[in-house]
Amino acid sequence: MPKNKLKYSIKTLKIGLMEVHKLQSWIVPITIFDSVFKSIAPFINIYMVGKIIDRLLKTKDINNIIFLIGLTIGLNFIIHLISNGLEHLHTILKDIMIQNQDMKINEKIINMDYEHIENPKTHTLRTKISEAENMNGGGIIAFVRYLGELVKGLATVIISIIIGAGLFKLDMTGVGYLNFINNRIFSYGFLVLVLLGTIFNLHLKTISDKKLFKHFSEIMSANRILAFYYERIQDYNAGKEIRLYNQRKIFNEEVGGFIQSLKGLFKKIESMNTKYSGIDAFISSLLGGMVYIFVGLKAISGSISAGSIVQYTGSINQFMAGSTEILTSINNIINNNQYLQLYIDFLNIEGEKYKGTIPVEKRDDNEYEIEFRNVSFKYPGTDEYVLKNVSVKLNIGERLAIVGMNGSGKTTFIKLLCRLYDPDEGEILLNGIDIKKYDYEEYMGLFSIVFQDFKLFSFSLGQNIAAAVDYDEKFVEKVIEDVGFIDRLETMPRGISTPLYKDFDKDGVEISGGEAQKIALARALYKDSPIIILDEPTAALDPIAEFEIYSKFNEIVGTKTAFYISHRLSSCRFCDEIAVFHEGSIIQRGDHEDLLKDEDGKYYELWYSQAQYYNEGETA
Ligand SMILES: Nc1ncnc2c1ncn2[C@@H]1O[C@H](COP(=O)(O)OP(=O)(O)OP(=O)(O)O)[C@@H](O)[C@H]1O
Repeated sequence: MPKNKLKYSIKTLKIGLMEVHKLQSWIVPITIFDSVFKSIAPFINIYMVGKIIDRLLKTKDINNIIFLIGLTIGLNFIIHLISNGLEHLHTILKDIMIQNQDMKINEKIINMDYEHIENPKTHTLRTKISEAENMNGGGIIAFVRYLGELVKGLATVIISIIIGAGLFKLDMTGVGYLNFINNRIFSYGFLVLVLLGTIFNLHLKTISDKKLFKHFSEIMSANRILAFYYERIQDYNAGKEIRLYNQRKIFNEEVGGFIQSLKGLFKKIESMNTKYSGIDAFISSLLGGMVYIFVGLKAISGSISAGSIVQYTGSINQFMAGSTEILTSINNIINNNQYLQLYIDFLNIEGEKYKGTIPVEKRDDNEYEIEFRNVSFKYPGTDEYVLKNVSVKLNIGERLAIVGMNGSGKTTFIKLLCRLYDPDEGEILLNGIDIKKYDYEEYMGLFSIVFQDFKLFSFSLGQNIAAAVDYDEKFVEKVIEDVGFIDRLETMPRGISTPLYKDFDKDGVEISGGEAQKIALARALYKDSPIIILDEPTAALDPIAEFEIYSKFNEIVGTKTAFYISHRLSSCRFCDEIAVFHEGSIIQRGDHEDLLKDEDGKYYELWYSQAQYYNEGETA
């Protein structure tokens, strides 16, 4: 939090209010109405019961008394009816607001530059927003709730002052020996005492709220870690590792440790609550008692009626309750600001990527030439260059194989080519023009990519391949055939309409890793873009499936320009050129035969270290 807390709080509140208004423009006015009506309800009884008692004592006019009772019931009924209606409306608006907020967050994620998606800071921010909402009741929804409580507290205090003010009128007409009760100094002294008592209690509440908030923040951190462990334990994908590596013990110890620390925190909160609520109860009872004595003496002195005892004691009690509510809600609003800030920070994540305007030339001949010119890159928030001065040119229709050891920068090279990241130095050119200058969507449309960590979704097979709800069934079937998935398709209950996975449909099919890879490959072929990029596209395929894909590779790739990353060097032989990456640089280039001639080269080393398992060294 910045130094100037007040300025910061007011600024956050303003942004919070504007954001609430954008999400649901009616929620604030309805919250205010709802809170005001809720605060009126208790005063009807306080006021009317006093009047009924007075009437009962003064007159025997039964009709008049019945009228007052009827009026009280009627007013209660109307207020409750309006209040219930407002509350119902408020709940509906709140639900709409929650949905709108979810939509807004999802839209933000979908439109965010990819580098933010991969950035751990973005994940932490998103997780914290969810945790604030789910575990700590904080965030934008809580902001509306606290706002309502503040309005209710304010309305309660104002009404109680209006109804209770008469108690401090100096009426000297009463019994002589009790005249001191109407003495100006005594009367105002009593008022000051009540106010001081209330302020003291509020002060205590602020201290306890602050301490509570600190403990809740600690609980929240511990809960985050616990939630992570629980998620892992319940994740069936992790089940194998937990059993095979006997990780039960480490989980139990870690989880046990956190549960123990949580128990300690809950104990602290409990004893703190007991202490502060004890003091609060003592002071409140003392003040309450004094109020009853003061009001009672006023009644005995004759300066107020017996019925007014209910009116005045009730309004003073409401005044104290209202003030507490004001202070609690202000504390909550201030504490909630940090959660509100998370949401604001998330929405403020900028799309920094420059998105050009030049249209990408549509070419039937697929004549797209790609060049990396002295490109260097490091991931945001890191100091190490992952790519160093990379220069490579890929002519139209050529196939470039990219090989190299783990972590040498191969996938990063592809991410830059697809503008998931922009280079820190150098430039990438498409047909001689910096790729940043092209219209982003059009440029992305040039690529069909299968990443190593591709994802399929719980849609139908056809929708997964077409990445669309409606698709060309014939073409889907063709690409399924191309990738060798046709036999498996025939076993699927609803053909290409069969859902993948069982998340939403019991007819959904589970697929193996290799089958998933074939589907991902089919998706890239369906997109039919002029440039195809395959990052380890056959890693999960059995040798026969892999052989089938390679034997068809020329047919599949056709005239497209292709980038091909693989650790299986034998599968790179069909490429026109092979680029060997090492520690972020291209250290060798050439075709397979040329590269093998350099016996001191990395390619030679990689090739022979792999080949010996196949042919005991008789390779090439
Ligand atoms: N999002 C990221 N943030 C920070 N560093 C990253 C990120 N992604 C990759 N790296 C680092 O960049 C380096 C190159 O990674 P890259 O994925 O490009 O290697 P690779 O050659 O494709 O490896 P592999 O053969 O294992 O797939 C690695 O050291 C990796 O740890």
